[in-house]
Amino acid sequence: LRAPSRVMAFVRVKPTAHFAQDMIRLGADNKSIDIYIQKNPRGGVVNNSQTDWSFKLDGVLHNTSQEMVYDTVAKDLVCKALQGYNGTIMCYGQTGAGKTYTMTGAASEYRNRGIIPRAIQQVFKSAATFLNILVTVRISYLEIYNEALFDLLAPALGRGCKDSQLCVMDGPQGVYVKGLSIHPVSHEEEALHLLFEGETNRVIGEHSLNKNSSRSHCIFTMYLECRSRDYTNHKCLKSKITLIDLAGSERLSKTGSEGQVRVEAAYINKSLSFLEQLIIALADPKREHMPFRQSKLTHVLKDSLGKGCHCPQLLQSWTGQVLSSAFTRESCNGLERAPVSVSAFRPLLSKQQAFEVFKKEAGQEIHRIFRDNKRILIAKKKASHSVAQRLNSLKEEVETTKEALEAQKKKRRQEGEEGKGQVIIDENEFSLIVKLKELKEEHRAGFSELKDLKAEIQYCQHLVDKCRKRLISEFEIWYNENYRLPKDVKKALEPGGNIRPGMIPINRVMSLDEDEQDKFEQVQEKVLPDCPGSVSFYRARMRTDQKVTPGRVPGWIGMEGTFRIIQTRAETPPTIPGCSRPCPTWAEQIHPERAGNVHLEKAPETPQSPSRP
Ligand SMILES: Nc1ncnc2c1ncn2[C@@H]1O[C@H](COP(=O)(O)OP(=O)(O)OP(=O)(O)O)[C@@H](O)[C@H]1O
Repeated sequence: LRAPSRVMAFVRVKPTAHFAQDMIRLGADNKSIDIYIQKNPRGGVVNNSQTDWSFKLDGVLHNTSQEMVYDTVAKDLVCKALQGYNGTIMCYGQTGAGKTYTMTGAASEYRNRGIIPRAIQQVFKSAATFLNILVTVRISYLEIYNEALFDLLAPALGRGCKDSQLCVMDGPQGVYVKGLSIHPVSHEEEALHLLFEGETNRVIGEHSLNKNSSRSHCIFTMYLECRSRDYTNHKCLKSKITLIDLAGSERLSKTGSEGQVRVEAAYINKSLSFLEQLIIALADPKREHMPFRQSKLTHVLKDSLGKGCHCPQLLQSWTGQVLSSAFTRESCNGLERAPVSVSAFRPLLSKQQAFEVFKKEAGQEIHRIFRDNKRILIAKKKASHSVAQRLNSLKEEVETTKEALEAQKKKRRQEGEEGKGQVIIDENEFSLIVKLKELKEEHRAGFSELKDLKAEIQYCQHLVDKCRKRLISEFEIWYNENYRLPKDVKKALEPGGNIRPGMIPINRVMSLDEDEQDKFEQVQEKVLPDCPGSVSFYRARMRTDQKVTPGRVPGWIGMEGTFRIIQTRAETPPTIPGCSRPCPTWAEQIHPERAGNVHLEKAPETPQSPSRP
């Protein structure tokens, strides 16, 4: 498969109260930007500083919603990824320009979710509509901080430790990060939970331009595999979506930034400059050597930017004053896509076909009970229907008999039989009275029969519903065990494994506190009528928040922010064997003023091996 190889570049303008309209002009077609900067009067007599720039783009996103940004920049790319094309989106811009807002979005609001949660949603929504294609999704989340790699999804104790540092390797299949965990995910909520969990592990710091400034480059990757469910087609299309939130570029003043901030800024600027050089080199058809190895970022992105690859979309974000032209359309042309690998895969059944097999094999007994109950239910419903019909005609007959009897009585009264002290009724009237009595009795009996039948129907319906649910849930488990579960879970399900067959794997069971459950249900009630799609988002948020809720860990208290668990005065931070630093989650603090009664420990200086706060 080959895709159009052009890189697209968009600029998103962060909304500000005072847009610098005297310096920045947006083209009427929304595809160009002109910048005018007045010459510095102190520049001297010969002042060659450039004052005007013009940029051609694929789009300028000014006053644009998150949804519109996604539709413009990412929707088609994700669609293509599901057809086997790799896709990369990276967001570049000055500190505080809105890169994280664009890529991840507002933490607590579904409406303002960014490109990554929307891409996750699109992948799972589309996968659910594919009848004959099974899509498997795996996720990794990598952070590059001060030229060191960290796995944002690794267990807390392993993250940030010198021994667990990852490294970029060139393998036969391309570049990969040795030691980076890749997580299989089977539904949207699980993927969102990983994203949110990874977010809480990112390095952030306070910056004059952004209170929660990301001090690292973060690369969220979704690895997709699309397989035909058809027996005869054993192909597997592999692709990946790489979503990159680059650390914010900034101007380093000689006096302003200090210590750690200055070191971080130097690393960030250097790596962004190498990225710029690489992209310019890639666009030059005469260049033979591509400088991938100049930085960890460019090395890791070799497959996502380099020859044989994809169509990165660059989302440049700026605050209205600074604009870099590193990634213009022209400079990025000429990139190519990698051929998508096609590998053998065992035969698969469509879900419908699998259900037929299940009914004949593992689900035979429950299916038989379901069928029997359904047969009884249908028979009871038929009986009830005919009793109801009989009752209706009885009722009609009662009415006509009553009318006939009334007419007979009237006739008798008119003939003057009354008044003689004795009521004499003729044979006709007598037979009508007897008939009416019999009809009423029959009606009463029929009515009670109908009542009994209705109760039986209700009971049978309940049994049928229960059987149906059981049949479906057992089928889902059987199907997942046989067709979807990753190898390690399948192993755990085998006899002697730590999950009993028939049980729902524990990681799928959500256990919420009652309060949290209530809170969640309230949120659901509020948002569900408008957007049922938000359920996974809020559930995943709840799961992430629940994990880091203050007070959950005895002896430790939590705080808002990147590092939630911090050390109390009374205790010493745990250390990891072979690691000179305390576990990074026992945060060397970034927001000391928010820490309350906690003891904040400063990180030991380790200049040789970079480490993250
Ligand atoms: N389009 C927007 N609409 C509303 N708020 C925005 C928008 N873009 C950014 N913000 C807000 O501006 C602040 C800074 O944004 P963000 O953290 O995304 O910047 P950043 O470019 O990732 O910065 P850094 O490089 O320092 O991490 C946040 O409070 C964010 O909510």
